Amino acid sequence: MKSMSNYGVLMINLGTPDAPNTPDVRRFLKEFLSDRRVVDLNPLIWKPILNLVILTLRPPKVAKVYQQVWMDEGSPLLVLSERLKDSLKIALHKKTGTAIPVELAMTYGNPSVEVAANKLREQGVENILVIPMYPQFSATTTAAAYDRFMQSLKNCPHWPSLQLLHDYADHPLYIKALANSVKVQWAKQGERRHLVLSYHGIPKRYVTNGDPYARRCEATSRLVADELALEDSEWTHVYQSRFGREEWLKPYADATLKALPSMGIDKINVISPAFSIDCIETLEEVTLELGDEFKNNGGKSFDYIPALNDSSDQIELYISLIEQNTKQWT
Ligand SMILES: C=CC1=C(C)c2cc3[nH]c(cc4nc(cc5[nH]c(cc1n2)c(C)c5CCC(=O)O)C(CCC(=O)O)=C4C)c(C)c3C=C
Ligand SMILES: [Fe+2]
Ligand SMILES: [Fe+2]
Repeated sequence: MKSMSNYGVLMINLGTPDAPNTPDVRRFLKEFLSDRRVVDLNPLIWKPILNLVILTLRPPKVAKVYQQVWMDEGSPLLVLSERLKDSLKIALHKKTGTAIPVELAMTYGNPSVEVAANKLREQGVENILVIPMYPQFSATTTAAAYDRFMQSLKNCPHWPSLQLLHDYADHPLYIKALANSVKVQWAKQGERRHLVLSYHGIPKRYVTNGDPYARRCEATSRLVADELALEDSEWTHVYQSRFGREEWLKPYADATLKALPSMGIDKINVISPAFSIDCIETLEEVTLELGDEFKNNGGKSFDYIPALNDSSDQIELYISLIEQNTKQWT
């Protein structure tokens, strides 16, 4: 059996504060919201708004929200991403008989892409597969992860050969995994319910200018609905997590959830397919905020279906993504 791998895998997720307090949240938001992939406004206009308004008002509020979801070991996004990385490494070793280096990094904050890429090179890796942990491509997330990775190689004299995973919005194992989680939830509840598929939004203008994100989200929803043999009246596609004043992708999750009970839909399940890993946006915004809005407007039952996290379905999916994208090196 071979024991050395000539390639390694770098998984990149968004990023999260180091601790749930105001200064750490401010540091994280400053780095994240200064990226022009995320907010593309003219810096002369955006910088004063960011520094004087947003980074003053938002961090104390958001720190409290992080405190509500924080785990003993740290931020859910980091802890659960690490669990996936660790389980994936073990499963890959078992399957291939080879110890394949796998590292996890965050586009913003820690662990940084630079440190993780250096770790891969220290393990003798000459070929790197970069997996942005976003099922649906968006320049705001996936391309931002690529940017960070390229930046990390700026002073590297010996470039690895690269494969950049684009997305996996319609990968059969991803669709099967999402459908399975819905079926598990239905079995647990003892009933099928109307399914709301809620995606993190982005400004509508980005999509008008060519970002394929909305199209990729729609592809996922349609395939999950087909896999579950849902009628069009049995599911709803929405976008959550609006930020700022301009128009974001519609339909908005909050307005839709408020309206569903008046249309006779008062029992729902919500799944958030754009999040490979549970985080503040799913654990607080979906589960608590959207859940409350639904119930305060006549909704009777609201249950969130967890992200795929480190489930065996997710591990199987990531193994398949790695196998399909490293063939040229094996
Ligand atoms: C300001 C614009 C934002 C865009 C565009 C955006 C796109 C986007 N984000 C994710 C995934 C995540 N976002 C998370 C948190 C988060 N997102 C924004 C803003 C934008 N996101 C903010 C300001 C925050 C921080 C929380 C807050 O202040 O409300 C997270 C979770 C991080 C965590 O620590 O848990 C994820 C993951 C996607 C997939 C996406 C577009 C496709
Ligand atoms: Fe976000
Ligand atoms: Fe949010």
